[in-house]
Amino acid sequence: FRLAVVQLQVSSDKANNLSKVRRLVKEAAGQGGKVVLLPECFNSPYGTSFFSKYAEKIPGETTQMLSEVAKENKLHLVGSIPEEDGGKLYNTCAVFGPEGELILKHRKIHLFDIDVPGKIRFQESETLSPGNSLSTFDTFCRVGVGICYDMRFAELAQLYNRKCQLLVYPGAFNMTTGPAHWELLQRAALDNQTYVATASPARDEAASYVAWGHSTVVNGEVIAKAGHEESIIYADILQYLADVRQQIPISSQRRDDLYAVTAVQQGSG
Ligand SMILES: O=C(O)CCC(=O)C(=O)O
Repeated sequence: FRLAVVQLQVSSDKANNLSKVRRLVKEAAGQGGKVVLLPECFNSPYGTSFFSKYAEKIPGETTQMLSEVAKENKLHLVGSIPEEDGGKLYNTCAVFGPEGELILKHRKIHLFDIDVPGKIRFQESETLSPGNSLSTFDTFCRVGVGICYDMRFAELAQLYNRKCQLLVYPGAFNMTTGPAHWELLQRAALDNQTYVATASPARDEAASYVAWGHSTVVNGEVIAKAGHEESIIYADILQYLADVRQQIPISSQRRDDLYAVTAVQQGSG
């Protein structure tokens, strides 16, 4: 099946963000996209000062639009928004199916709290609460869902890998950690013999948080990669994994007697 990744130029104008999503998802569907990935916080500028203003209930305005667009174009649609629920805010990735149905919500498990002196300090936990479950869904293959910083936690990818062929991470790395780690972390999934797709917002040099861009799809090799401007990239998800997993059978060669990565709770999916 064809995966499309929309690297949206996100602005502070929510209505404009949503109407662009409608247009670009339609374009992706016209190119054969069956699963379409949108960036992290695609309806809002990325930053702790914006989350409460742009946050919505699910269902709400943005997810209603996602549901309609998934149904109109008969595809799976994945992307994160700031969510408000019970007085708390979450960074939540909603997944809609081709009938417009909400398949799952993944709330970012690992909040992005870092402090690199002189470069970047960011504390998502000042405003957001973390999710507490792992999330997978079934389409043409089984898909594991994480959001941005979740990608740094290899244990999550390893757990997903046992049952998934594709991992998706809406993300927004920055001008410090983007060049250092964005592609490397995705390619590290080579260890897991899994496709990995990331969707970033396009770069906006005037934004308070400047996204790195470079949405990417890898299967160990980079098979599709955007620049930093608004664009859609496509990747055909093929038989490759079954072949590689048979040729280099690391999943059956693990030394379970020596080490283990275990989920404490399975969560959804
Ligand atoms: O891990 C990083 O370097 C960036 C993470 C990030 O931007 C996020 O989690 O939103």
